[in-house]
Amino acid sequence: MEKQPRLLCSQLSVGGRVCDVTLSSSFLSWREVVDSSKKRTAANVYGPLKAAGSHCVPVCEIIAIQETEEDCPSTNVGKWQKVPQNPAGSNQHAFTVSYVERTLKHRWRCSEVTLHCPDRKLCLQWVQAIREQLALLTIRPKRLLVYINPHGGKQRGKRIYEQKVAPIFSRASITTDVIVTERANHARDHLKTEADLKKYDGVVCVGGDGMFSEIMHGLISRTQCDSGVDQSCADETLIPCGLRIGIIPAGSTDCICYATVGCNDPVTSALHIVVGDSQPLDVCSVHQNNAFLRYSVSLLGYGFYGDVLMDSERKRWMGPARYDISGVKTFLSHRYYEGTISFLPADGSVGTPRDKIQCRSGCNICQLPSADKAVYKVEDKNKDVWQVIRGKFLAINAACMSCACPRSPKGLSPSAHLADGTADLILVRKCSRLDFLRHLLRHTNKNDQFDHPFVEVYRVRQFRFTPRYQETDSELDLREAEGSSSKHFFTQICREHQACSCAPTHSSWNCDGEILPHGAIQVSVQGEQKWSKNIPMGNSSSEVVQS
Ligand SMILES: CCCCCCCCCCCCC/C=C/[C@@H](O)[C@H](COP(=O)(O)O)NC(C)=O
Ligand SMILES: Nc1ncnc2c1ncn2[C@@H]1O[C@H](COP(=O)(O)OP(=O)(O)O)[C@@H](O)[C@H]1O
Ligand SMILES: [Ca+2]
Repeated sequence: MEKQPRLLCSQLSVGGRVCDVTLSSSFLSWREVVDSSKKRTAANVYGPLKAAGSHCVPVCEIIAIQETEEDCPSTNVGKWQKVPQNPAGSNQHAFTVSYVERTLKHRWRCSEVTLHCPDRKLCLQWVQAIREQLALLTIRPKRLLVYINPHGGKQRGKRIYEQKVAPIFSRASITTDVIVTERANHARDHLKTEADLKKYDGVVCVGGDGMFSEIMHGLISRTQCDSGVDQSCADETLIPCGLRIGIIPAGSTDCICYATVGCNDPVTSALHIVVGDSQPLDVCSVHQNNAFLRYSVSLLGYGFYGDVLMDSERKRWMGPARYDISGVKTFLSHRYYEGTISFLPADGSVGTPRDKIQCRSGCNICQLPSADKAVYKVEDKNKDVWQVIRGKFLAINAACMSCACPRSPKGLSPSAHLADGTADLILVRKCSRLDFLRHLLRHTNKNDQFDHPFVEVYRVRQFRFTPRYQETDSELDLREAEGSSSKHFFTQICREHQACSCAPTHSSWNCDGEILPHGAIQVSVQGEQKWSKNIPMGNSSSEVVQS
């Protein structure tokens, strides 16, 4: 900070106290002028950024600056503002700076400071100097297209946007076009075919994971369509999307927001959007026999999470509590599913799901250049060897990111990375209800949920799943050749599964909170050379860097 050349330096009055105020290209700081007759404490001389009497705000976290009208009602609070006396006896000219204040648990708030100047000329000079610095921050969005799902979560999307987010956007001089959706897939279809995307710097999603998924699908389809790329072809390289997506959490789980920002707070997300933060994300493409099905950025879950979602959709009217009711019901039903999973392991350079390294914005592994990753890949002898696992599973989960959410603050896979080109594949084999409960409860405390003999976790680049009932004759022959006759096999299921009426049990996939009824799927994490680097989220955080 000391090394930054000073752009402006004056003695101004803040809250009735005279301060040395300094603007550099990186910081705005103010420090109370200490009377030399008073004893100097270590705190006010060498203190941290916000020692008593000393404040420092990074320019990139200034939301707005405006000249303050003195002796007239404040535009923000609608009350008459008290003008503090400054020693020069002149208190007519002031400006107010709104800036990000970091509070507990990754939350951000918008704070304000009013600085009083001895004359109007100096006041205008300060306003202009700060505005010039803000104008250099070209990553900040100026025009946003906002989609609100009025029925997400507790149905508060519209209110959350109007009361908490719109005032922040307006203070930051961001213009918006707002669309309140009228039906499912309204936002997706609008983005796909109608929206004039050239007009915007980003898209904002007010809703949950399902709504985010809708918007992401709309943007990707539109970009591929405009570029003549066939999305249905599994080997086709996708064209990067030029627009960022910001998320204002107003859904039931809000895992994509929570895992990228560290909390599900609309004001925090709005402020991240304003300052232009972005976070690249891995995106999985899901196909069935070369036909494109969907993309996923958070959870792909078959068995337990697929069944919870399927059951909860019928209870939408309950709001977020539907997941608790369906969770208990699904847990008690204790269904297991038989099938084959094959996967292509990721190379070791991207860590392991149990290495306890938490991915944060600016994470080293996610920033590894693709060229370096390639070197590791060449050295890794197992890189193209598919591994095959057959068995009976209560849950098969693939997490492209941690999937942290208020219900599970560390997430389904606490060490999964946001943008490393891999997903963590978690296999929970058939076990007793008590064991499964122990495993589930570990998602809510500090214990390792993978430290069970019936749980396996792999970091993968691709995987395939085929439920037992969809396996081809040749796959079944292979199974028989391995020693289990199919007759014996079915007898075994009947013995082990009390509710069984000999009909094979089917689940569906939970794909970022949307039901995917297909059982057999092929999944590939799109490498950053494709487009994960280019769908930044407007609300990820630099704060997340601090682990
Ligand atoms: C008996 C004790 C059980 C405690 C279990 C805690 C585990 C919680 C782990 C939750 C991981 C959720 C991953 C996120 C999924 C979202 O995409 C999806 C959809 O979210 P949305 O409703 O659109 O915000 N939500 C669910 C529950 O499937
Ligand atoms: N106006 C609307 N009416 C009904 N459904 C909608 C509307 N807008 C979006 N949806 C759909 O609602 C579903 C859930 O949305 P989401 O915002 O994720 O809420 P939640 O987190 O409660 O599931 C998504 O599948 C989305 O496509
Ligand atoms: Ca990942």
